[in-house]
Amino acid sequence: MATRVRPGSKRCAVIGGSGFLGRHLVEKLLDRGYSVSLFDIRQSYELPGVTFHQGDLCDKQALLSALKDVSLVFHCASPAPSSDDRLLFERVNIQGTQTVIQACLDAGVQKLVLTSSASVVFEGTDVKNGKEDLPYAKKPIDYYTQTKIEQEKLVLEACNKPKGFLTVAIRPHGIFGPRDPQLVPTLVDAARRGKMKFIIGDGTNLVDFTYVENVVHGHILAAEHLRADSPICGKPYHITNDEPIRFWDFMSEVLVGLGYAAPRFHLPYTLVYGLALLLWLLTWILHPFMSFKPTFTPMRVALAGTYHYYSCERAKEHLGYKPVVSLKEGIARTVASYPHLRRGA
Ligand SMILES: NC(=O)c1ccc[n+]([C@@H]2O[C@H](COP(=O)([O-])OP(=O)(O)OC[C@H]3O[C@@H](n4cnc5c(N)ncnc54)[C@H](O)[C@@H]3O)[C@@H](O)[C@H]2O)c1
Ligand SMILES: CC(C)=CCC[C@@H](C)[C@H]1CC[C@H]2C3=C(CC[C@]12C)[C@@]1(C)CC[C@H](O)[C@@H](C(=O)O)[C@@H]1CC3
Repeated sequence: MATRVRPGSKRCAVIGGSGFLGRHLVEKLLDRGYSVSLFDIRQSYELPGVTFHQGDLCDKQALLSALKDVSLVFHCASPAPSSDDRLLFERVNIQGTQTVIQACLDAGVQKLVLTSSASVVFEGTDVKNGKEDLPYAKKPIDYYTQTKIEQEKLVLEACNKPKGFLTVAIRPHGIFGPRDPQLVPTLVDAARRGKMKFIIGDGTNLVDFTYVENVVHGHILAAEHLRADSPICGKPYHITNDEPIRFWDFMSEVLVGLGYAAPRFHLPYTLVYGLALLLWLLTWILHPFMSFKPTFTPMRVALAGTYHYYSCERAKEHLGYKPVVSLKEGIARTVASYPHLRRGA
């Protein structure tokens, strides 16, 4: 039988707290007076006020020791989106999330905040100012997105006011910032290999890129507004910088900031998408004989050549959300944080 933790207790758990977003979240929670139980399959740092628990979130017993005396849980663990391992995504994002929910119920946790993704509604075609009432993608662009959809449904459906278990999902989009292992490093790697000379499409497509501190701010606001009488229970919330930018302008600002040339030559979107699809098919056919990871996957081409920006009006209205760091400032801080990725470094 679960012992309920005192509501308002400032002890929380961050599942996936060793990752990019997780660590920024942990640091802000500590600043705000929380003590943190960090659960992850790997340890990437140590901090006073953080108790580290190493384990796989599919293991309920391991989770239970991390959730002891915890009233609030943030779940921001996931396999890397660039992986194409369907079984891993299903095991961690679907079965693992069911285990997280069951462990929360067993441990008497009262609030669960999931890091979902705005991509749960993205099918590879334009989304302009998308609101939370858009239907989930019927044809998700990859296994990552497919399992993020199932994960979000599980968490939101688990919201149960009579049982005193409240849930909410945050849907960020294109998170960037210091220590991001994905966006800036992939971009620089492509530039160093001479692959960032081209703009896919006419280059006017607007996209959301969200500075990591704004995403953290959205998570903490959601946790602190999650009460039985609040409209946010069981709902998803887009969290963005609220400053959509042309995809290629964002890429150019980061590249030029790090000393690389901005992409200049235009290529037709359908041609590049077709080539990426062909390459993907070839790597799939040849994968038993050779391993090769193309930079331009169909998913990346779709993200680079379409509109995908989202409204965060609902978060403003229900959570009092407002970005705390502008896009310009976020890009400047990010560029300054990667001296080792500068041209010639
Ligand atoms: N980075 C983005 O642009 C972005 C955008 C929208 C949503 N998200 C979501 O934000 C969350 C955090 O993403 P991130 O960019 O910080 O990724 P990340 O890879 O840096 O962090 C994920 C963490 O989860 C941990 N993890 C993975 N499998 C685990 C398991 N079985 N058990 C325990 N821990 C496990 C990893 O070790 C890692 O520390 C993810 O849920 C992701 O889907 C990310
Ligand atoms: C054209 C090219 C090679 C650009 C390099 C940058 C990309 C690696 C980068 C641009 C947009 C990014 C993005 C994601 C991964 C990295 C990019 C493709 C996500 C798919 C990561 C997972 C998140 O949940 C998605 C989200 O909804 O925010 C990201 C969408 C943007």
